[in-house]
Amino acid sequence: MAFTTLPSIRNSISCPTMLVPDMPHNNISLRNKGFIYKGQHGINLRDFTKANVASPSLPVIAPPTPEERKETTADDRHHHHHHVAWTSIPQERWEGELQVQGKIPLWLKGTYLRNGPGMWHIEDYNFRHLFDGYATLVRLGFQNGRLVAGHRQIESEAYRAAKKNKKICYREFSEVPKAANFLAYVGELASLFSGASLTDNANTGVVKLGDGRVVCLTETQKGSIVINPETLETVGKFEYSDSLGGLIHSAHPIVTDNEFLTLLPDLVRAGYLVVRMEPGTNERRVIGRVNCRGGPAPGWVHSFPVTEHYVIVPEMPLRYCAQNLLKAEPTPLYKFEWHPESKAFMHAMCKTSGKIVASVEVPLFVTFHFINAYEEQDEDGRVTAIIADCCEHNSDTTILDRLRLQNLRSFNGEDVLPDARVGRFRIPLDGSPYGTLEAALEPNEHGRGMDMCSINPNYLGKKYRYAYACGAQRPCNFPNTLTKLDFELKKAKNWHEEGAVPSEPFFVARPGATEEDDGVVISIVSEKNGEGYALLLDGSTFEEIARAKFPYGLPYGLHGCWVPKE
Ligand SMILES: CC(=O)/C=C/C=C(C)/C=C/C1=C(C)CCCC1(C)C
Ligand SMILES: CC(/C=C/C=O)=C\C=C\C=O
Ligand SMILES: [Fe+2]
Repeated sequence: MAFTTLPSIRNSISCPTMLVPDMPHNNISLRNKGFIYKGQHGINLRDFTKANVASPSLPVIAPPTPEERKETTADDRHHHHHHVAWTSIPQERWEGELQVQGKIPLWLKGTYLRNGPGMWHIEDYNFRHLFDGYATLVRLGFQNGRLVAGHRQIESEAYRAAKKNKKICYREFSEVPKAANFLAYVGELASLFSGASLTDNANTGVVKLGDGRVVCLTETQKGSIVINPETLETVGKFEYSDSLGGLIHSAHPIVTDNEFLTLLPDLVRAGYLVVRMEPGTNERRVIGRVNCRGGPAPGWVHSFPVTEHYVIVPEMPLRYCAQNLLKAEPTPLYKFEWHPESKAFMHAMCKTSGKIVASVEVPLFVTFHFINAYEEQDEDGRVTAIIADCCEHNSDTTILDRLRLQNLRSFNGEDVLPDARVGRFRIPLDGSPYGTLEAALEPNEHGRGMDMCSINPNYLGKKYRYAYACGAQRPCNFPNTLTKLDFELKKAKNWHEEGAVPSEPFFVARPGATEEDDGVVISIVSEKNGEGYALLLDGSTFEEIARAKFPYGLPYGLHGCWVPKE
């Protein structure tokens, strides 16, 4: 075994309330070097960037016992057959060294972090939807060809309140606290409108800001939480110091060493604010505003793309719905509504002036994730159009319902994953009113499944050739392959293991590389037999170069980031 256990810590783990004491409610806002976050830990940026890296040979937390693994949820006690990908994490945290099969490149030095909803129950109550789960962070620390791994729950207010009260206390993606719980907890009805009832469960992504802070995110602005990438400890809330207001934002900001760009949907006057935050600050400044051209509310902007000079604002006919937000029971499309009559649009805004340079009607579309975008040039170097690629669900909203846990957990061999493709928009910049949307490659290349994408970050906003994503080996009910997309050859190369559910393939470029695909692809695989492993593929050949088994199977996770070791 590559890991051992420390019995004293193992004992405290079986009682999560002992491991994680309740935070006081009157958190003090800390201001350090212009950074603002709340928390009782008192860790400042300087402390946590210097935090000790766990010794590669010293695991600190024991893996779950077979009993804990079995008794994860109330539902598990009745059916023991859930795929581990859709089974709650059995304990609050773990850390240890993994034994590596194959060879981890010596240049790979740093930490891969993956966030996702890993706990889908409170006491005997099981959540409804994949996106409802409380956030679980996973860490893979690479150094000298060795791998120290771990996971830890994010200590959001929503998670702590649920544990303390043994009930859901905030509004999650599809779960709503029972009125009595909620009113007892938050106190007043007005909180429904002020956003106080919304979750801060930061379960979607994790980003490293240009100043080194690592922030976990979800769709609610209050669900922006600073964590320590070494210990996975929750440092505190990331407080936006501006007065832009609003309750929600894109779950996928564009983050580089120089900036943080995001979209703030305006549900009152249907539109979006395009905002920018400088590293070292907590203040977002408005670049410009896009008014919606269709529909009663802005389209859902889970993500959006940028080119070198433009921010692209998608206006999808799957729109937020304020009434659904307040409903106690989930509607077929949760907090959204499908408005085909409202049409679909793509807007392009100049990053520096905030001017809208194109606003075109496009075919109807459904997407969670944009892959990348770039400016198309003619022979004279003039920019003629913007190309924007996304994982497009054939304009069909069924995928949202397919991600209900009951559907994910009840795979019976039937091929029920709706078709998806790489949707490529062309947004002309010559003033013409229409843009186009077509498949960038034949969808059968990747089994007509397509989501959870990444690119070489050095190609962000630039003409690019490769993307990595999850495709499908059918029959399946969820994307189950890792696929390398080559947009030049219009080919895909697929990795698949029977019954395995791999998470988003995340590309890390080799320092000094000159080829776009020179690097590794990291994924974490949940296996059919309840086990799981970290997987490394070569970014160029897409062949396996290393894998390392976890002492327990991990639940599925969503998005990751890379924190290089200087
Ligand atoms: C995990 C993922 O991809 C998406 C998660 C989406 C969430 C958590 C959405 C949450 C929302 C609320 C809690 C209330 C406001 C509406 C909405 C943004 C859908
Ligand atoms: C898991 C997922 C979206 C996650 C959002 O962050 C989409 C899966 C789509 C399947 O095809
Ligand atoms: Fe996402």
